[in-house]
Amino acid sequence: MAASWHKQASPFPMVDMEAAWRQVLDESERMAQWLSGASRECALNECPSGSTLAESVVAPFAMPPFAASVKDGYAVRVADAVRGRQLTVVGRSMAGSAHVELVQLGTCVYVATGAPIPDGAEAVLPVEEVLQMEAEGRSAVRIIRVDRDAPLSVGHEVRAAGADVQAGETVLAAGARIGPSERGILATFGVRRVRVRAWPRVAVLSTGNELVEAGDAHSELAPGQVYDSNRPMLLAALQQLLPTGGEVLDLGIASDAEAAARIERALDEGGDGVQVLVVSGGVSMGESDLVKPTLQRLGRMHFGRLMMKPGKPMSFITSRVEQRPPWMAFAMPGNPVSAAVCYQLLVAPALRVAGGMPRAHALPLRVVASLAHPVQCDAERPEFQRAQLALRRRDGDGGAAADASVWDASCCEVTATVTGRQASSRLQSMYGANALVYIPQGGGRLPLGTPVLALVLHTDTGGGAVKASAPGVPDGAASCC
Ligand SMILES: Nc1nc2c(c(=O)[nH]1)N[C@H]1C(S)=C(S)[C@@H](COP(=O)(O)OP(=O)(O)OC[C@H]3O[C@@H](n4cnc5c(N)ncnc54)[C@H](O)[C@@H]3O)O[C@H]1N2
Ligand code: MOO
Repeated sequence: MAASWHKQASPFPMVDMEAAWRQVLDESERMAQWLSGASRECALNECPSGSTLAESVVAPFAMPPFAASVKDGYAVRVADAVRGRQLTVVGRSMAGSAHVELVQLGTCVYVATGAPIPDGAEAVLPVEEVLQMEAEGRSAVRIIRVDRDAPLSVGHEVRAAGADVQAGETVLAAGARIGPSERGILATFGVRRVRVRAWPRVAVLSTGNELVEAGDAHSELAPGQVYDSNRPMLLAALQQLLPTGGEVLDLGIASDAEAAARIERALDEGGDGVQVLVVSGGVSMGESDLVKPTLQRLGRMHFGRLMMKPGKPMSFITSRVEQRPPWMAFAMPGNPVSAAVCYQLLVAPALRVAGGMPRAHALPLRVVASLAHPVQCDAERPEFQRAQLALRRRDGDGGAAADASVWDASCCEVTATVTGRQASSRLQSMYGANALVYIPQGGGRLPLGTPVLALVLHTDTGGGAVKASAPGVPDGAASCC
């Protein structure tokens, strides 16, 4: 047979970010649905930080539960609020008071901030608007004289019962992530137990013959070797993302030859495998890049390349529809920045949704910023450049000068400063970055001041833990500590 020349081309079309988000988040919602059967109830004080509510929480009573004073003052009838009128103080309503005297014309009751408004009273005169006898101690005041000209309206300085929240109102929606404010809201209503969602089991694997465990006292780099930086980075990010008590499995480093077996084993532990696999390296066009074909054989390939930089070979594969339990795999490029950017844009949002959060809250917030310097566009792909957003004062000639003391919105703007050289191998470009700025594809150069979309990097504050190796994966595969 005559030999023929052929050109190697990727069989995977490049999908854009919107399409990728759609596919990833659709699949994540499917996983969330599957996991919803595993939600569990926990006592509020033991409920893991960062977990998501499986059900909405409804206020069992109004807040405040009683009409309360907004100020320290005197509860009065509005007709008595006439300059010079003297009122007899018939009682005191302090925080925690249960019963207080009735307020009638010519009388008043001292009320502390937050204390119940006595029956008969219509409004509160703050202490600054009354006169009291010089000689009387604060708690012995018997008579006050009104020191105010403006008429008092009914409800003045009174927080009506239910003014903040009505009984039966939804105070936290299903999918809310329990952080400090949410915990406070639950405590406000005396909620004792909540139902929280199960998050998927996640595992991280690095692949590549050149990789050496970082931080190991015995690991010296031989020529051609590099330390594995993706796994420590991804494990740390996942620890922050997962609720307290959640575990991320560390599957260690697999050589190119071991990768296929390791992946297969992680996903299929007799139904006890991981539900989300985050694997990096070995996804481009090289002879030993076998991660994609392996995952494609095991499941359904949704996309095999992305129209973006960095992260072009990023691939998303899930279990086939009929497979149970379901899994999702993110096969990320080995270049460390590509892995970091793909994690932020796809893996973290997917996990948030799989963990029960609504998709609108799972994606990075987009804001408009103006470039603090010119930026060269990539001719072939839109690029997510790492950048630092800052509030700057616009100076006279249209440039920007750092100024932390700006409070006038009309004279300042948010600027984006790219974090140095944007090579996908240079992880320093993530250092100090608080956003990814979207630089559209094109041959040209965007001038200083060009408005760009900036995707603000989430600061997750969960408290997951790393567990070395997955069940059934040889111990030697995991990093040890
Ligand atoms: N002929 C083509 N070659 C490449 C293409 C292409 O379209 N055609 N795409 C390039 C792009 S874009 C990317 S991104 C990379 C991705 O390559 P792989 O995912 O196969 O990654 P590796 O080859 O395994 O590694 C790339 C690079 O990153 C280093 N690396 C890998 N893993 C780690 C790790 N865990 N920690 C630190 N560093 C890691 C590795 O040593 C390489 O230097 O492909 C291009 N090639
Ligand atoms: O897309 Mo690759 O991630 O350019 O480096």
